[in-house]
Amino acid sequence: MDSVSLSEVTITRRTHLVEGSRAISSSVSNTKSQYVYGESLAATADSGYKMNGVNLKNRTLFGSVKERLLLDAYDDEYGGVVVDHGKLPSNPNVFTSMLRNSLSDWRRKGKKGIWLKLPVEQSELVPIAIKEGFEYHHAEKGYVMLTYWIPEMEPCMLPANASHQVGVGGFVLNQHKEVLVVQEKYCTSSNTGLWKLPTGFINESEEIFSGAVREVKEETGVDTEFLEVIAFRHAHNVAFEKSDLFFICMLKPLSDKIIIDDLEIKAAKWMPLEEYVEQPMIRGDKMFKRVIEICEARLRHRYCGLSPHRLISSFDGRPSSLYYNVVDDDQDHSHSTCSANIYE
Ligand SMILES: NC(=O)C1=CN([C@@H]2O[C@H](COP(=O)(O)OP(=O)(O)OC[C@H]3O[C@@H](n4cnc5c(N)ncnc54)[C@H](O)[C@@H]3O)[C@@H](O)[C@H]2O)C=CC1
Repeated sequence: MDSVSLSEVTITRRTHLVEGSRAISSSVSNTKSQYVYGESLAATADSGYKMNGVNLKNRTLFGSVKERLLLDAYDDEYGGVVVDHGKLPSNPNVFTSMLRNSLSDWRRKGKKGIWLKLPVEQSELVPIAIKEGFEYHHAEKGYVMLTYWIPEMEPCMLPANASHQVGVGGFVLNQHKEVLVVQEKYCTSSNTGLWKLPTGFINESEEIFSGAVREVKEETGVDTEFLEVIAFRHAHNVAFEKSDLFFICMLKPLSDKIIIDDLEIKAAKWMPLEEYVEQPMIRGDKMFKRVIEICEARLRHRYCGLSPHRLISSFDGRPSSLYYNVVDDDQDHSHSTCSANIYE
């Protein structure tokens, strides 16, 4: 048997007193039984605590137990295991031993995908896990996520890292039929001098509609109200080999004073729509030209964009935004999003 049973844990707790701030009993009550026991004992051994007056560090008294210690972890709903990154041992040698024991334990139990998140403070554990066969899954500022697919005869079913970035662009037209445009500080030589719509990326956990309003405000200082997603573009291999979803949003201006963000933006202004469209880079570009045609069609009520509607689906219980346009089956156009005169 690779793991230590709960009864062994109980006996251990009764018969051994732990000196120091971390005691086995504090973890044993956890339902994660054997994993928790392994971690707790490893932490004890790792930090040189004494049991019954015997220093555990590098001692063979507990050597045989130590070899059987397992990483603290819990099962996921796909037959896999998520290692508890808050309870990793600090000693790389202990980690190596626990990782190996855990891998054989998971293999024996028929576990599939293993998720191992290693915080930046414990980055010395990364090469150890890689050596044991783990692969990079994704990284953030504070951690790297590694994975291991155990079944040799089954294809790896672990989902890949996020594949897309999400951008937004704001089409902001005022009552004088002037569009809010910017010149970027950093752009390709072919785009130098181009007056373009304000664009940017939405943040994590940010809505498309609020991201568009924020980006316009940040770049130009103009307050806006979100109206509709007019169109979106899907492109691939845009940055870091990721795909790009670019949502073009129609926004209503609530102020007109321009204050540029001079970190990103060289200049911004209200430009007559006809002048904007006449720019060679807009007229000659299939996407920019079509976007403006769609926006103009929207202004003439020949087209309808998508508006966000907040809802919670019982599928996952999460609040979310469903973008759609209102369809009026009773021919009463007064309730249709599409017929709304957005600049009145
Ligand atoms: N900029 C444009 O003319 C167009 C943009 N889009 C879309 O707009 C969305 C946002 O794209 P953009 O506004 O072009 O974003 P971007 O590539 O200009 O990045 C936004 C900002 O991030 C910073 N940044 C980006 N890479 C950097 C680096 N390597 N070093 C330092 N700072 C860096 C810069 O401050 C930059 O202004 C995307 O979805 C894109 O597809 C679509 C068509 C045209």
